[in-house]
Amino acid sequence: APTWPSSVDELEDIMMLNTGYRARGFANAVTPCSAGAGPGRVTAAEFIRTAFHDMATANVYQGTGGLDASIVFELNNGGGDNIGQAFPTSLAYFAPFFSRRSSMADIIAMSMYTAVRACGGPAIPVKTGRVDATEAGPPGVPLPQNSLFTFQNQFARMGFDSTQMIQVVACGHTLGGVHASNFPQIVPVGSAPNDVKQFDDTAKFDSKIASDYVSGRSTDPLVVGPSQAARRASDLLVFNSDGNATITTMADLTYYTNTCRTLLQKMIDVVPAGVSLTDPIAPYDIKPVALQLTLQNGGSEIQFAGEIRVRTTSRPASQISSVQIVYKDRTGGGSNKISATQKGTAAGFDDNFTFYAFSAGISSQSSISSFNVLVTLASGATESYDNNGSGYSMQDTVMFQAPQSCVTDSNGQKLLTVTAAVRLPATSADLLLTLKVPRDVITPELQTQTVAMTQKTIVGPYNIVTGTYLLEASQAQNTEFDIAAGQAKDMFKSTAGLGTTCVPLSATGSSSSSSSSSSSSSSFSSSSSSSILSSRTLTGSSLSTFRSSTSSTSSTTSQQPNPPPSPSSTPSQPGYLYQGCYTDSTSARVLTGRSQSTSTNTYASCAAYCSGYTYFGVEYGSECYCGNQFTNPSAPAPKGDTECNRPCSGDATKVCGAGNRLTLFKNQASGPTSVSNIPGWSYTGCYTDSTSARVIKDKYNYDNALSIERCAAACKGYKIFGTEYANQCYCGNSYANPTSKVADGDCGYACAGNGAQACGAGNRLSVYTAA
Ligand code: HEM
Repeated sequence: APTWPSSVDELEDIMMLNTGYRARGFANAVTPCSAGAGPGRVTAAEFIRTAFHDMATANVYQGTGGLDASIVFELNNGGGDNIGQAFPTSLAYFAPFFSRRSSMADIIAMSMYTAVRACGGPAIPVKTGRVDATEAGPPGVPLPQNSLFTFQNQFARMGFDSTQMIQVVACGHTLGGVHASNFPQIVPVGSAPNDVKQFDDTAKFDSKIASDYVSGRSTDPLVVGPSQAARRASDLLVFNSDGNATITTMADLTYYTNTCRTLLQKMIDVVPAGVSLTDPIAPYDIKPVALQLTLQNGGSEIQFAGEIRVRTTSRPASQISSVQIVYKDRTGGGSNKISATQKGTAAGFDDNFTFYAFSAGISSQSSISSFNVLVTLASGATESYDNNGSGYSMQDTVMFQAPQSCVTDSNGQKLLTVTAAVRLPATSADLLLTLKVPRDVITPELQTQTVAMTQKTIVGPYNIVTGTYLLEASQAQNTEFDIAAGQAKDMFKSTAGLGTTCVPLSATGSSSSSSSSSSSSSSFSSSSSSSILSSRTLTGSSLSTFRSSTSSTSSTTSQQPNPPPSPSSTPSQPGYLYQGCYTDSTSARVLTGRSQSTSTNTYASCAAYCSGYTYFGVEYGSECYCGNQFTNPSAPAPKGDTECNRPCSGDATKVCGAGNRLTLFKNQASGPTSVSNIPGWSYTGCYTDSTSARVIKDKYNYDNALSIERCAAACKGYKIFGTEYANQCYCGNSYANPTSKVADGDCGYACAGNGAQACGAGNRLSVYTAA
């Protein structure tokens, strides 16, 4: 079993946890194997074809291309290589699983395992480590009208010899079929049910495609039918290329299954030179899940909580009588025990798992450095798991404080506040954000931002530090972050579970202790820690005094001659949406419509001066800029609102940017309108959605020219439709999952094909109902 933690941890979960507790549900779309996104469609086939097309432009001589997710950039190349709904549908399904620990290319590779396995085929080993391309690759997918010579050259370029070419085509064409809408010369419109001709008559990963061919009973539209006269009978050309020798051997199910396991793995392992792949993912026998240390009870105690996932494939949970954590203190001594209780079970294609949860208070002085897991069986036998000898290591140098962290509304955006405890003598930490930034292809771009976390107070043996960052609404639920203090890191936190209020860290030891199982009372003086704490609690107003102070003791703060305006009140101006604190540059101004500098600068005076413009921004106290768009690049300031800290020259209680920092506003009237009047439909509102539980899901379209009209047309005959994330169109007859109505302003994305209309946002649907 692998040693924890490892780079494959996220992908291992996606691969292993199909159903049950903590299920990731990646296999849902291909369960059962015949499941499809519409009549005649087979999602498992679409996954496999997507993986093939992504790989098919590889050039192994030059070490370029391969499975690298370049296909996300190749969907609109004018009907060349990637014709059909299979590609955008599959990629949109994969996109929510994409993260910094799970590249889109690795997800596409994994989809091969998932699709084949869901259809009863072999378990294809999945290596990881693929790197996503940042642009389109060259064309070069085999097209049915190509000559045999071209096919052989194309497959040689991908690293497959002529025999392997025959085999891998037979492996691919066991599922799905040819769609009249994509290839009318092969399947004439109206000639097959749902306008799709299946390759064979079994919706299974089996050798029927080969055995039918060998016995002369093939119904494969790339072998028989109109494709022959249209010179597009490519399977015939390929299968017959060695006098049917290879395809004959493929008719045997066992041989077929083994050959396809090898060749489909070979296919997903074609990667550009320089990319090195890991060993295939193997399930952990014991995997720690969602471990968290949290300082509590006035600093005397650390809550240690999490779960242990036990593989129960060959040894069922019914045979396990207890699961215990045996941990060492921070000096490496001791063997304290914490009992875990069964929380839930999950299953994948090949393995079963049972989760055991625990939570205990431990002394913050003696703390923890590592643990082992002790499994006691009903028979009385015990199994000790020590993570291949190294123990499951824990660091208490920097700890994310979830209760003291939150996401709050900030005029259409979301203010993220992250609090951490750093063990003395450390006084600072960095908040390392991984932001999903939407772009005009299906997957967002991952961008990193570092925010310095400033010291606020001392609690027990820890300094409490806080950092803030202004997120786009679409990022409020899907932003990952780490907290780093020197070498120590508390990693892979997410904004997903954060509350909307930051709960102050309790000053005394009396509050909500969960289950304090151990911990003799700490020798640390609780009176001194609570007196420091009481003078600087985690409230918004005291937060502000730390925002711009370079040194962080309270005396330094109070000595500042001009306390900066309190950012606890977010800048606001009637009729405008506050955008945030944005970068500017004296050599390349962002807003170039008109500008002035006055000693009476306020939000109101600048708004009036910029009347008629989309944006106004105040900078350096006295400056006012107007513009209809960003003339030069600008982005939210790396450290968020804290960087805009100069008092306005006309109102010292408000902030007006800083040097090269704009306090930026957008005219509310200039955004996309929430309501579009479409004949036959009425606007119902802005509704929440979730990538893991889609609210409207009978039909889905990815449309880079989406407008409300286009989605209405695509959803003709359905009762409701919703647009999301600028370019997604969902049709349905009812809500498939729970949803709630939210403010129209939440659906603030302009439609990809009509900037004046609103098309949802991240996890937000602009919903219309048939009149
Ligand atoms: C000579 C090489 C190949 C040619 C010319 C070819 C051509 C085609 C064509 C024309 C279709 C119909 C697509 C549609 O109507 O949507 C198709 C479907 C498909 N191909 Fe291939 N293909 C080749 C090799 C492969 C390989 C190597 C694989 C995977 C290992 C593969 C997997 C699939 C799958 C799964 C489908 C069904 C898709 C669906 O039902 O939506 N193909 N292929």
